[in-house]
Amino acid sequence: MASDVILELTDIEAGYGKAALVLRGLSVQVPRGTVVCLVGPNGAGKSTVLKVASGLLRPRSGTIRLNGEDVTGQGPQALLRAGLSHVLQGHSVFREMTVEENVMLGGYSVADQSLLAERADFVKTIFPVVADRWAQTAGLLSGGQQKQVEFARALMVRPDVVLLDEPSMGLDPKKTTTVFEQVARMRDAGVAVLIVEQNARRALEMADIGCVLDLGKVFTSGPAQELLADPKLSDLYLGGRPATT
Ligand SMILES: Nc1ncnc2c1ncn2[C@@H]1O[C@H](COP(=O)(O)OP(=O)(O)OP(=O)(O)O)[C@@H](O)[C@H]1O
Repeated sequence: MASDVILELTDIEAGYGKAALVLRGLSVQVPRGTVVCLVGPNGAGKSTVLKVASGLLRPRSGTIRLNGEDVTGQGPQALLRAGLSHVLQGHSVFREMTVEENVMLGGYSVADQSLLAERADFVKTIFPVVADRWAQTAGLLSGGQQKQVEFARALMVRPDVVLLDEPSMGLDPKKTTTVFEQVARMRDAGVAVLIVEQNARRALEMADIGCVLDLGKVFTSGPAQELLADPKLSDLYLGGRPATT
C-alpha cells in the first residue's frame, strides 16, 4: 500500500566537512498531495535540509524514507529514480536553448517516445507559459516564466515529491505570486512539494503545512494558516505582523 507520507526525515544530523553540525536532530514529514514550507532565519539550515533530502549531502545520522522505503545514504540519481526531484536555488535554464529543449532535458532518462510526449503534455497543462512559449528561446522569457520552465523540467520524471529551493528569489512581488500559484498547481496535480522560502509570510499563505527552523531543528510546525495567525511566531520569524487597514 502506498504510504500517506511521501518523504520523511527523522532525527537528521548533518553538516559540512569538519565544521559544526548544521542540522541537529531535525525531523520533517511531507504528506502526499501537500505543500510543506520551511521558513526560518538565514543560516538556520533550510537549504541543507533539501540537500540531505535529495542525497546531495549525506547525513551523519538519522533516516530518510521515500514512499516508505529507507533511502538513507543513496545519491541524487537513485533518489530521482525513486520519485524525488530537486529544483536548486538560482537559475538553471539554458538561455540559448528553446523552452522545449530545456523541458525535454528533464526526460532524458525516458526512452519511450510516447511516454515522453504524454509527460510533455502533462507539464504543458500545468504551466500555460511553457505551452505558449514552447518553441521560443528560453532566454527571452522573464525570470518568473523561466522558473516555470525549471518546474516543468523537474516534473518530466513524474516525481512524487519536488524540492524547491527559494523559487521566488530575485522576483518582484507580482512574479512571486505567479510562481507560488504554479507551486499550488503542482500540488493540485498530485505532486507533493517541500519548499524553502525567504519570503516566509507569502509562501505560508500558499502552503498547507509550515515548519519553522531555527538552529538546525524544527522550532515548531503545523497548519500554515495557524502559524501565520500566531503573533509570537509572526514577530520572531515572519518579519512582524502584517499591517492592518
Ligand atoms: N557548502 C557548504 N559548505 C560549508 N558550509 C555550508 C555550506 N552550505 C551551507 N553551509 C553552512 O550551513 C549553515 C546553514 O546553511 P543553509 O544554506 O542550509 O541555511 P539557510 O537556512 O538555507 O540560509 P539562507 O536563508 O540564508 O539561505 C550556514 O552556516 C552555512 O554557512
